[in-house]
Amino acid sequence: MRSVIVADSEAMRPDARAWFRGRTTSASSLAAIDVEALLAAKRRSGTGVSVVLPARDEEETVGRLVADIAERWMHRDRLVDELVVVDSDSTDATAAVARAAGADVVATADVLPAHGTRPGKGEALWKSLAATTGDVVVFLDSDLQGDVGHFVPGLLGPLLADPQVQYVKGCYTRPLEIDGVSVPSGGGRVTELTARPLLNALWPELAGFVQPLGGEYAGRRSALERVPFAGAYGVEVGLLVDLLELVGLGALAQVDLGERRHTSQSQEALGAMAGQVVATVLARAGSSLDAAGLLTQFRHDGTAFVPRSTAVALDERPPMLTVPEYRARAAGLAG
Ligand SMILES: O=c1ccn([C@@H]2O[C@H](COP(=O)(O)OP(=O)(O)O)[C@@H](O)[C@H]2O)c(=O)[nH]1
Ligand SMILES: O=C(O)[C@@H](COP(=O)(O)O)O[C@H]1O[C@H](CO)[C@@H](O)[C@H](O)[C@H]1O
Repeated sequence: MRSVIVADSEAMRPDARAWFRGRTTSASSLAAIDVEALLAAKRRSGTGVSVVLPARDEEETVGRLVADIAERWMHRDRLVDELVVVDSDSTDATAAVARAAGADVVATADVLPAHGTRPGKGEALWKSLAATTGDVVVFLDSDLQGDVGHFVPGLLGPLLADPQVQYVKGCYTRPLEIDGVSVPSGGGRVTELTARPLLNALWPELAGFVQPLGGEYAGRRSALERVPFAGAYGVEVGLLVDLLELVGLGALAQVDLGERRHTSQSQEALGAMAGQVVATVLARAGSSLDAAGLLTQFRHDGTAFVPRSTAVALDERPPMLTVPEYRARAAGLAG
């Protein structure tokens, strides 16, 4: 079927178009950010800010990110109160590198040990709520490359400026580097080939999100603790759909952070990621399909195709506020 390009004036449903125009701001460099105003808003509101980096085998990149955030936003300007790297079953020196660079480091398995531990990014992010105290939590991937010093203030801007805003996603252009060759676009493969078509079909009010799967976002703890966290790579799409339902489109926002480069995975790995995104979406769309299954992919060994299956079962954690140890800790912190 030939695709028909719809003129900009008619693009998106009216609610998505209004949201895109009203809730998209820009912070594509430090020069575009009024840091003093952010610091004043933080002081005025008494907002505590935690930054969380989920990290699995990121020893090459996590140290620079942590050192930059610590120096700029904890020591020079006190925009961040807490910087935590969640070591997600790393097999390299991620934890040591992050600690030496100035982060508090917790192992996923050591947080809420009575609830066990599961593999995946979603688990690391869910447990980060029990390992941090900020009123606002900022999430950044640990494999970011290039100058991302403006990401933290950029994500905080909408939250510190408007109490109605509950959750902010970064958006950016996404160059893609494969085997050392970088092209200016093409990143966000699961977003473009899986998440965006599904979200547009099932939740068209979310069509204005440029990077629905992006790994850089910030939210108020009071919202984040009330939604489940899908396991593994379903976490971003699950949070977006669940927060839409909890707080409504008007409480969501996005900020243009310019360009985002990161360590890219193989197509096969992203196929498994897409399987986890699909399983999460189907579950939230109320599908009775058996989405909780296996994804079988194929390699060719020179003679024949060899099947290889990975679990894409929907494995999620409940809203953190339902966890007794978390509530007791929050009560203790509230004094
Ligand atoms: O089991 C996992 C898988 C990933 N990650 C982290 O989640 C972020 C995004 O993961 P990845 O880079 O693998 O995804 P991509 O950005 O390639 O889509 C990175 O900081 C990873 O270290 C994690 O903490 N636990
Ligand atoms: O946006 C995407 O399509 C994927 C893959 O990006 P690339 O094709 O490797 O640039 O990356 C994101 O998706 C993951 C699942 O939601 C997130 O966990 C990652 O942080 C994010 O980079």
